Amino acid sequence: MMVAKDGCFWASYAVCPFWKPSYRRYRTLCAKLKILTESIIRKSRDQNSSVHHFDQRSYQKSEGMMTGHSLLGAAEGPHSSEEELCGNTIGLMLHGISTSANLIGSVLTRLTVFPKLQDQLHAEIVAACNESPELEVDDVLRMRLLLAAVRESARLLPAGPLLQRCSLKHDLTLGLGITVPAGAILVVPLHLIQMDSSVWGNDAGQFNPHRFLKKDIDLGDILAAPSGLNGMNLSSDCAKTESFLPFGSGSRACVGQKFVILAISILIASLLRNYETRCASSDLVFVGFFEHPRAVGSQVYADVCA
Ligand code: HEM
Repeated sequence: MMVAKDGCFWASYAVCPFWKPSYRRYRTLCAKLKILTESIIRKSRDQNSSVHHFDQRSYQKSEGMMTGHSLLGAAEGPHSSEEELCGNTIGLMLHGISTSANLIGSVLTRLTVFPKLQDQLHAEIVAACNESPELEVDDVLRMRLLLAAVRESARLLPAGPLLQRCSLKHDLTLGLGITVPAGAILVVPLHLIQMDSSVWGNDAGQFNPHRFLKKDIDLGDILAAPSGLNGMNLSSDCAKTESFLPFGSGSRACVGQKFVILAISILIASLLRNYETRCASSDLVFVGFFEHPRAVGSQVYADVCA
């Protein structure tokens, strides 16, 4: 089973039509991004090959670089052409940025629409941080409601509407006896599955993070979930595990899922610690950050409208 080669929708929706002037700007930016990425890959390759041969110590120092360690492996692998590496690096960046931005926007919008939840989260964050100035990963893993709110946002508004699979060589026979011929692209409509009331209940369309707290879900397990699972320990409720797919499932599931849930939770916790989100206008168009009245007794509009 492989992901269909032509199944990459990630960037395609946002591209403006070729007859619009902005298309030319898009092409110029693509070319610049490609040149930049190629130069990062080249530098990383040069650095790694010299270090590989001469200086193991400085190689260890360079391990922290985003590209260094992983590119070294990739550059020696079967798909090591510069074009291949460049495409994968750009694809990863664009995918990671656009999906994360969507999820952050979705969480912030919901917090604005549900101020009571925002208050509960603020209380949870303050309690978990225990007056320490820095937010630690362990603190965030204790914030069960926050982690649940991030997941619930991902359930209601998955970053990609569809998952796709294609069995290239063999016909596939599904449980219901349906046969999918080899080469056919099987499309999984995420939004429908994640809003299925037969699984999620009559309030499937409502934002209710508490649904993730009802069962005995070990939210802390997100960092330790075995690969191939969707990162949730919903084993007590199999139907829900199979119907929660914002990061896909199986061997091609999103490799960034644990990182991104944690990173977004840390971001939201840091923001809510000092700010609250409110509508900057009555028509729900802008979400603004306001210095937290509970923390400082004043409301100063911070100029970061989304
Ligand atoms: C909220 C943010 C994100 C969402 C919702 C998301 C969602 C997804 C989904 C739905 C897939 C397809 C999974 C499948 O077909 O079963 C995927 C694949 C992938 N994601 Fe993400 N992703 C996010 C962030 C990231 C980040 C930050 C990274 C990198 C650091 C990343 C790296 C990848 C990679 C490499 C794949 C392809 C995996 C493969 O084909 O084996 N993602 N992601």
